[in-house]
Amino acid sequence: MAKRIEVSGLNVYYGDFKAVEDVSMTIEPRSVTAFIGPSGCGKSTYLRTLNRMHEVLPGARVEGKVLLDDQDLYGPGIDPVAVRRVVGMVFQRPNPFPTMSIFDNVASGLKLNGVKDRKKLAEVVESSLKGANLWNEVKDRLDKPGAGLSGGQQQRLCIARAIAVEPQVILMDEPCSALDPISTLAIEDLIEKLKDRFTVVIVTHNMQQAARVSDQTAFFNLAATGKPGRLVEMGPTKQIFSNPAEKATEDYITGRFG
Ligand SMILES: Nc1ncnc2c1ncn2[C@@H]1O[C@H](COP(=O)(O)OP(=O)(O)OP(=O)(O)O)[C@@H](O)[C@H]1O
Repeated sequence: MAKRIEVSGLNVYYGDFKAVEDVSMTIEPRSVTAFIGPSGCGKSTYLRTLNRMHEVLPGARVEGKVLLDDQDLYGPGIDPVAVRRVVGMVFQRPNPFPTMSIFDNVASGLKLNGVKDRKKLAEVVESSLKGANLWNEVKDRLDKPGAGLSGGQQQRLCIARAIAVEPQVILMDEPCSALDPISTLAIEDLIEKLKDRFTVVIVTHNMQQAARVSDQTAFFNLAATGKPGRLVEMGPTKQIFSNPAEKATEDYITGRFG
């Protein structure tokens, strides 16, 4: 069940430092939204606030609102762990649990949720690995360690782990930056498939990737060095890449800075 994310007036701080200022945007369900912009403009910081992952960093805090459909993710009594269950995340470097088998890596979230039935676990592991386009490559070695896979396979394993718990949103922070071009294309094909079921948000430095995989693109920038990052503009990817409203966006996507 993909969900819509509605962000209004979001500021993000690390201690006294305001890293991101006044972001408002709507992220549509069953679509891919790309965040682009120069290094340090706050894309990852902002992404992490969409599932409260920034809270693991001491001193990081937000002001503003993030709604998942009608639910305020920062409302009173909302458990951040429960938020991360419905808004999953895939990181830049593949991070499978190194000593766990491929099977257990995918089953870990379900086991944490109390699922013990071996048949049910096996079904979910198979469907998640199929959903992550990895099943055929690993079905004969599910009991082998996840760390024994190639980088691209490990990243697909992490995606399988993320989708096994049936989240509503998947956040991806530069998921291909540590991968070779072939693995990158495999992940891009997968992202295209994931949007049938999930709301997908991806941070990428790769303009071609944003153009290939996303429906909507949001361009972030710094107003000046030392100032917070802000959302410059957001719109359909085709329009942002062919006819952006702002000169800074055009300069960035044509490689004139960043
Ligand atoms: N844990 C942290 N503590 C303090 N400041 C941080 C922390 N993480 C990031 N920052 C600062 O917040 C700002 C935004 O960083 P962030 O990593 O979100 O940018 P980004 O656009 O994702 O950059 P990149 O494209 O290089 O990954 C930067 O000034 C950065 O130095």
